[in-house]
Amino acid sequence: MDIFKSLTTGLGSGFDRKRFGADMDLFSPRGKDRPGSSSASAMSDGKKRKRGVGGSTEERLPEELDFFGDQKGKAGAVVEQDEDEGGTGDEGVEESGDGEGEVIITKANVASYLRHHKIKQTGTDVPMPLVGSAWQNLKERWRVEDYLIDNLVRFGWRHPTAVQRGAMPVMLDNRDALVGAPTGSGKTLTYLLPLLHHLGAPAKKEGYRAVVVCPTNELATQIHEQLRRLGDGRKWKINVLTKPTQAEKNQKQEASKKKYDVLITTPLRLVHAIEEEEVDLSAVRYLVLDEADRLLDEGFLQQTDSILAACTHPQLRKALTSATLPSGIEELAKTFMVDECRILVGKKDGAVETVDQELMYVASEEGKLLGLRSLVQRGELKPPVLIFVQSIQRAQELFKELVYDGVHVDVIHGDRPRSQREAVVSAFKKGQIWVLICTEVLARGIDFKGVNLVINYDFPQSVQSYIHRIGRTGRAGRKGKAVTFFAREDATHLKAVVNVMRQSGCEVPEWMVKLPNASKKEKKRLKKAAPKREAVKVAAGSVPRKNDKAKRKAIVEASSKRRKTEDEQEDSK
Ligand SMILES: Nc1ncnc2c1ncn2[C@@H]1O[C@H](COP(=O)(O)OP(=O)(O)OP(=O)(O)O)[C@@H](O)[C@H]1O
Repeated sequence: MDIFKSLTTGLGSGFDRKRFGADMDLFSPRGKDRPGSSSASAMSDGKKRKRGVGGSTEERLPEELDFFGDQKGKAGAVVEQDEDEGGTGDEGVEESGDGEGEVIITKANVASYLRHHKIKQTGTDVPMPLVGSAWQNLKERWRVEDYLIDNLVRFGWRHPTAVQRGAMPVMLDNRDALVGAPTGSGKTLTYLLPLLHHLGAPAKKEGYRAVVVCPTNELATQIHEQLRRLGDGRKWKINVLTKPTQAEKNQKQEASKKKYDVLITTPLRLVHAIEEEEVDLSAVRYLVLDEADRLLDEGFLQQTDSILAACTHPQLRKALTSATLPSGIEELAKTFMVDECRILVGKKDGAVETVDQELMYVASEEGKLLGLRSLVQRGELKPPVLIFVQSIQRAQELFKELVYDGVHVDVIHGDRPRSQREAVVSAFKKGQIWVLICTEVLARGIDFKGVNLVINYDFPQSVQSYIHRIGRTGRAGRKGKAVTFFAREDATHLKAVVNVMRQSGCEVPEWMVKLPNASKKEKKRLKKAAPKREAVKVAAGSVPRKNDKAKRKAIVEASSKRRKTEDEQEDSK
């Protein structure tokens, strides 16, 4: 892993305090507020920050983060039966706490149960949450078929997570649902199970009955994979409609005539299909908007509107999910949802608490590669690593820098053909790629369970982007680490990340806490256009450059060739 070697040699670690001293002042409302030593390394030294979950001595997850019940306290210890429940006992449900006695959850005491799982419910007559350590409630209350419950267990989804406890009943009761829960907390299964339950059996007629819309092809493929597992044993007809390859374009006519149960797709592709009369959504009874805030944001709003208009069934039910649901988006959602229940798990628009977050001052573009080196020196650059940058061009530039050093690195962005993107995702999942450079295309929804580290090489353009990007690690109750580089040009927006860090229990230096929040106008500007940055570059002397132009070119060409071959092999399958 040459890059790691080269990054640890040369200029030495950390930052030149003298050199960056003036830059530090940019971030301090008053220079004197900075810590006495006023060094960038004071901020970047992970050991100096107390983290609830990041330390190596912390073996147990806090209960509220124990999404998958592995360290679960017995239910009896959590929910106490309200003895004085004033005649509401007949509406109760039972929680059998792993054979440790039964606990009745009633309308009177459900509040403490919800509190324990950090679930907040809003709406009229919100259904009672799932109770019990396993999935027995699904059968008892909704007669969910055995094969679905067996598949849950078979594929390792043994206990419901908090969001599944709170939100599955809403959808199983056929209500519109607005669901906010942290990244990696199991929102996908939350809507997929009720969806298959309601569909009952594979279709006999043409036309889709359920549609899942999400922002990227990668996410659509991933949702499909989870649905395929959950529905194993039945011949569900699921179509994933993403940007077509040439071969698929030729098959288009045939495909549109098939019987399908579920369509999983991206907004642009679906609108194109609607316009081309390739699909008919009039029979759709269940519409899911996964990453709903993204789909209702400016970039996709028009398409999402067209999709909603095309789903004309009078009994259409909708489910909207995301880890971030800004108030404006919620307001918008309420305009087309009917008598919806809102289920929120954890803190609204908060980062998942299993991620140890760190801000690292890098001053300038050059400092970013030094930043990588300092992570190596601290032993924190452990693959698999995801590195986020703000544009395709910068992804390509950084790729060229790292591939040159022989790292198992690859790059994924919107300009690469679908088959290549799929091959990269699959190689990363298999551990064949150690460092994956990506744009926003991988920021949302993608479930790489084992990612150790997320690096925001370029500062994210919104707080939502920050939350989703760092949520690619620390998933499903695991621990993870996220490091965000910030340079001079990011000063105005630093506070937004600081706020998220504080909310999720990370300590940040006092001077950062005193920073002003960016104005609405500034936030809007950043969201619309990423700041101009110098080209990605290596600090002078950090890696050998002399006479290496030819070598670099050869390596880049070899890598492109390898990718092309993989692509061809993939296509010929
Ligand atoms: N009940 C469960 N038990 C164990 N694992 C689960 C359970 N539910 C979901 N998972 C796993 O947790 C991981 C994260 O789930 P999922 O991708 O649905 O998260 P998410 O909440 O949608 O995250 P994001 O906001 O990033 O999209 C997946 O690998 C999934 O298989």
